[in-house]
Amino acid sequence: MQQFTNKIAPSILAADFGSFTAEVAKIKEAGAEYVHIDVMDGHFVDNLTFGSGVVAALRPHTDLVLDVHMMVESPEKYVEEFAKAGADIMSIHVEATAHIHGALQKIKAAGMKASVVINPGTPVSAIEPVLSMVDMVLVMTVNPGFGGQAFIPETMDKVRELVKIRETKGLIFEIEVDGGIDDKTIEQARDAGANVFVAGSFVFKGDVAAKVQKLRDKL
Ligand SMILES: O=C(CO)[C@H](O)[C@H](O)COP(=O)(O)O
Ligand SMILES: [Fe+2]
Repeated sequence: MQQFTNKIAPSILAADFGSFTAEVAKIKEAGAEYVHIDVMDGHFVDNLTFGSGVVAALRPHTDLVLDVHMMVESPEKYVEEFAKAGADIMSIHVEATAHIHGALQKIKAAGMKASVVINPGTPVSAIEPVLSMVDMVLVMTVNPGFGGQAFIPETMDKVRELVKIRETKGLIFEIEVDGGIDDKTIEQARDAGANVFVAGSFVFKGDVAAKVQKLRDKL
């Protein structure tokens, strides 16, 4: 069985929007591997956050992996600009494009790692045709749009299903979970087979280093 390294990905959606560089320095100091950046367009989800400008502003200040979660319609339109801004991973929702295969191809061609995302209501079968071309699958553990929501435990069945498919077909992709991850739910996600853990509210409410350590202790 393949081993995938566990990674913690604090989401700056829950950080101080006025001090992103300082917040990312805290994430680094805390020993996290990824910075999770939630891009929302007010159409795919009912919330607006930020665009590639934030990625470009952060890039010179950190060597952490910039893990961009696109909650936007037709994400293929923005691939080049995020690559240019310095994004390392681009995650796109299968629900947000009519051209998931082409969009993932575009992400890889632009030099980023390609990741496909499924909402809580979307089955694994919707992404099966593209599993052989992705570096990561992001299983949403809340409905996208807002931080601070409760983890949906039923999504763990999909993580287990993905692990099975990965083993059966000999594929190589990481499995990320996003939404409602804390020091309790992370254990469920770990047991199901996820290895990249996004956490916003849990990490940024209180001492960032102590919170990242609390998550790490459970892995
Ligand atoms: O993609 C997201 C929301 O759509 C966020 O990454 C996620 O909600 C993280 O926040 P929290 O840990 O507070 O749930
Ligand atoms: Fe996210």
